[in-house]
Amino acid sequence: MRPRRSVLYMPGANERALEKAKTLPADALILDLEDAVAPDAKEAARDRVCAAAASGEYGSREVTIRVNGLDTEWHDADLRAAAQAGPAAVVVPKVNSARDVHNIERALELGGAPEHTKIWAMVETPVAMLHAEEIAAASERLTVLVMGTNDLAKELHAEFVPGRGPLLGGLSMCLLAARATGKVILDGVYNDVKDTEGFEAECLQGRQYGFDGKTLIHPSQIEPCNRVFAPSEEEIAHARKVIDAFDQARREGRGVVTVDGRMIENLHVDNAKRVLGLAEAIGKQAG
Ligand SMILES: CC(C)(COP(=O)(O)OP(=O)(O)OC[C@H]1O[C@@H](n2cnc3c(N)ncnc32)[C@H](O)[C@@H]1OP(=O)(O)O)[C@@H](O)C(=O)NCCC(=O)NCCSC(=O)C[C@H](O)C(=O)O
Ligand SMILES: [Mg+2]
Repeated sequence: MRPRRSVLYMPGANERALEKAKTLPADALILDLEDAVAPDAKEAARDRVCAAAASGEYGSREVTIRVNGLDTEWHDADLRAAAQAGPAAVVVPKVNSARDVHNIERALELGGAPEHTKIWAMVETPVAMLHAEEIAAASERLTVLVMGTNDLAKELHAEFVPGRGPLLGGLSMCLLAARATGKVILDGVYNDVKDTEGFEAECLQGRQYGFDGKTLIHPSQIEPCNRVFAPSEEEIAHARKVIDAFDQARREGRGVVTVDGRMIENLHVDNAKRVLGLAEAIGKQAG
């Protein structure tokens, strides 16, 4: 189990941000060649980002590269360069179908990408919401779905409102697809970097829905995000209690028990083990 609580985007053309990321406590980084890079800076950013991804200077942080979209003039060259750099993953925006995934997979293979370079597919259009399951299931190389909530809101003509009501249908469809196919899923970004209260509320909502983590745009968002998406001390203690109580019940020949007044069956034990597994992985990563 690999923690992916906080996944920070940074503009590929921004040397300072690429340098700063080496010290930030994000679980993963997305070195961006798409929206955060102006057209005339795309090629220089590609070289810089690929060199950074290949440098091995980011410690335990998972380093990924977001290439430009499939229908852009930069996509093919981005994928070829990323395949050679061998990041943890290539993040591909606006993936709309299983065929898109197969094309990305083929291009990575032709480009000589190492096996450890996975595909993270961004789902951020109405058609992607409707095809979420076929996208998620299209390839074993595809390991993560990433919500693109800015593009989704734009395409839906939706407004950003507290609680994200207009987006929840799409978020839920992608969550169903990710869980049905055993993939990781990351929530979209929160644009107002000064609104810490709104940001934490959205992290919590994402966690309650079942997201594994959240994509971020600013270093100040990392710490609260890591906290919200990690099991708390109380959750860890409760998980241990559930496992112990159930073990005891089994020894006594029972398949159900109560802990703090609530029914516990083996499915709750599975969940408790997942919580402890995540806590342990976070502990190991912190060193
Ligand atoms: C949002 C920003 C433009 C704000 O920039 P700025 O005002 O310069 O920030 P600060 O002055 O507060 O920065 C303080 C220091 O932190 C470094 N920094 C800032 N952001 C990052 C970052 N993302 N990664 C690493 N380091 C960062 C600054 O360099 C300062 O460092 P120092 O000088 O040493 O103190 C900016 O934060 C930004 O550009 N963020 C990322 C934007 C981005 O990547 N956008 C594209 C991805 S989001 C997206 O596309 C979503 C999706 O597709 C969708 O559809 O939803
Ligand atoms: Mg987008």
